[in-house]
Amino acid sequence: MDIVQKYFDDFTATQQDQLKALEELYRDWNEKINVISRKDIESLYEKHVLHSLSIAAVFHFPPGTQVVDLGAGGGFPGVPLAIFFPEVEFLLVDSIGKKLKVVDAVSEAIGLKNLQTRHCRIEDVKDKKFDFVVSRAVAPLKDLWQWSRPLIRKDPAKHTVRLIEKGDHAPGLICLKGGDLTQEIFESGTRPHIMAISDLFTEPFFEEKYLVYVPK
Ligand SMILES: C[S@@+](CC[C@H](N)C(=O)[O-])C[C@H]1O[C@@H](n2cnc3c(N)ncnc32)[C@H](O)[C@@H]1O
Repeated sequence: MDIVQKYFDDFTATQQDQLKALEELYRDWNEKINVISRKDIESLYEKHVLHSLSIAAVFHFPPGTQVVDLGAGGGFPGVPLAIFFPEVEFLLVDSIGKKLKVVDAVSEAIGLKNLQTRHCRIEDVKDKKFDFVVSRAVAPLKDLWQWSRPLIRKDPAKHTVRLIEKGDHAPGLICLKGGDLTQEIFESGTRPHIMAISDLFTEPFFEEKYLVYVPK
């Protein structure tokens, strides 16, 4: 938890309690349904929570923004982001229902009101549009972009426009990726903005980890 507060120091008491509760909740749930590798549970706050929050270090989501987490698994990056942005709506989608059971249990235990889950493939989400798609460790950029594109609003929703400040980002796909992305980006046919997470956080884990942002 200290590692999160090293970089983000203005959490409310509620947010601090929610973040603190994650360790025990994920430790318990992970025994029943494996959503995090057993060795990673020891570094939950670095490898999962802080990694997820790298999105919050760069992107400001105004209240009312709608975000879908594509392939959320056990809730990353969606759960830490839903804690960080209590006035933003999150839908966490995954094709494996039991992983979302963990998300629902964690979300309920910490009292998140701004998070919903949906058990389906992302290609089957047809009834909603979003300002942002977020995703970690799901598929090559080509697929992520093909799936995300029809889900992203062309322009920010009317209710968020008036809240968007100068310098905020246009709707798009934000994914967390690692390693050499040259080939993957080439094959995706997109021209993303790439941000090195090691410029934000100094821990060795974040070397060669990137935020990849494809505006619509
Ligand atoms: C390696 S896990 C990553 C989970 C989580 N994002 C994380 O970083 O901890 C990839 C997840 O993506 C889900 N997934 C893959 N393709 C999907 C699709 N087309 N629609 C919905 N979920 C998908 C899988 O079911 C799996 O839970």
